[in-house]
Amino acid sequence: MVKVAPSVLSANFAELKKDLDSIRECGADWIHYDVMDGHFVPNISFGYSILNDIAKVSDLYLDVHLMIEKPMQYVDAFIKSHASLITAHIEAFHHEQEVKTFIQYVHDQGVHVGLSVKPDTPISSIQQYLDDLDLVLVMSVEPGFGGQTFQEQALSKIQELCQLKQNRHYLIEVDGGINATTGQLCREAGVDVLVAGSYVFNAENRKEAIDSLK
Ligand SMILES: O=C(CO)[C@H](O)[C@H](O)COP(=O)(O)O
Ligand SMILES: [Co+2]
Repeated sequence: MVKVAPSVLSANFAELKKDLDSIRECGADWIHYDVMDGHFVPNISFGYSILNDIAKVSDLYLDVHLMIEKPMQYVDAFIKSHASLITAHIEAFHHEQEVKTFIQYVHDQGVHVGLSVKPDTPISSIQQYLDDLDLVLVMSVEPGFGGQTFQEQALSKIQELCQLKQNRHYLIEVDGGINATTGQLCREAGVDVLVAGSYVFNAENRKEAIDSLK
């Protein structure tokens, strides 16, 4: 069965604990934590200190999605703040060695590591790293905002990642515009983890929304 990772980008931060408890009771598997720096994407969200607070009150797996220009500069802070998985964008790195250092560093701290691709970035850009990844995050919207429309080219990337998987262990995650309809398309394509922000947090019945994704 797929895992569902509600994105707290769409939570009510004035009532964050209540929202975290609610999604856990409604069947969420992971918490997806979107970090935006106003440079890599044209939006600012939150940093590592709120992650640290979340880790104190939730035992769910903390899936950190870094949409920032300098992942290596902040990776330690997110590790210390109890990230379970740290995913950075391949577009944020300038050299192959930077990517390798990032992957090795995160693994050496005992934390899972992922790479993400924007809608227009091909899977070939990360192919050489697949052996070492715990997760590949396929963006199905331009990163930066919740509530956008799913872009269908994500489906062929999910299928491509399934074909490339062979003996590799990475999970395939998709993020952006996920609802019951697009979630089903992604499941049929072979996805392992569905991120859903607005669909889950804005639902009248969050349990029904999460169930409809599984
Ligand atoms: O990374 C993201 C945006 O950059 C979010 O995880 C994503 O947009 C989730 O929101 P929604 O499900 O509302 O599209
Ligand atoms: Co995200």
